Amino acid sequence: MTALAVRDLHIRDLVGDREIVRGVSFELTPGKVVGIVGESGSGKTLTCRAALGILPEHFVVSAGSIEIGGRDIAGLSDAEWTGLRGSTISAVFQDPASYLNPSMRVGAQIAEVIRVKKRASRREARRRAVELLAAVHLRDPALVYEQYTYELSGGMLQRVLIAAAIAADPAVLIADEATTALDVIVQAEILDLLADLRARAGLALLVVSHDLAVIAQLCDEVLVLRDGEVVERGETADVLHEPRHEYTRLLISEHEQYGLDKYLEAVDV
Ligand SMILES: Nc1ncnc2c1ncn2[C@@H]1O[C@H](COP(=O)(O)OP(=O)(O)OP(=O)(O)O)[C@@H](O)[C@H]1O
Repeated sequence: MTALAVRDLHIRDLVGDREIVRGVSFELTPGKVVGIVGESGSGKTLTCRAALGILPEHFVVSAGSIEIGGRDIAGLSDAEWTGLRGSTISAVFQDPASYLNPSMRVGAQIAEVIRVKKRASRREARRRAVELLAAVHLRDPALVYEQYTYELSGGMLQRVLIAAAIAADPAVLIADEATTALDVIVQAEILDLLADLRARAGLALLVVSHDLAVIAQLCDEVLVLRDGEVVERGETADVLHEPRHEYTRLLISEHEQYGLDKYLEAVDV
């Protein structure tokens, strides 16, 4: 069963009167991780937002199709989207603090997702939220449950956000630059956590990053996007070891100075 199928996706900016994404296709099955890499402005985030039904105003899917769990999303009502988002497809972005309410305990925010999406009682939602905080490897989850965003580090907040994103057991999780703002060690821990969720829960992941090292560590398959077009795609190890397109080679050479070599060794095994 395909969890997310994006076929020949085109996204148009109606105000700028230009096509920003042109012909992006990929498929996610349970437990599969697809990465999209490309420089700033290449259309990575718009592709994610189209799959979540949250394109910014005046951007539209102008051609192609998106299916979530076999269902075409064209023409879904707002109520149908509310039913899908969080429960079937979910996302984490950069800057977790901006997605959490600063005046509410973080645990209560996760419990709220469980109460609404899983129709759980308050007591059950709280129990499950603490379990999720433990599942995202936060030490002392019962304490974290009671804390506010200002009391937590960026890495902890990203874990809280991941817990909220997986609270209703989605089939697909989109991680759009989810580790970009974190320092290297915390970034590696979050990538491990995502790999763990994929292995344990069969979560399908779409990982968007401008960082080839992140892609190398996590993805089975990678799409290289430039100016809204896929210039190269394939198994991650193949693309990174034997890039065919000049643009991919350029991205790799830019990354080599940041220590991509160790990740290339990692994907080799
Ligand atoms: N809300 C918006 N309003 C106007 N233009 C936008 C908006 N969102 C995206 N764009 C434009 O669409 C293009 C693609 O943007 P997108 O955010 O998908 O790129 P990206 O590859 O995710 O880049 P980044 O790595 O910087 O996030 C860019 O040229 C951008 O200027």
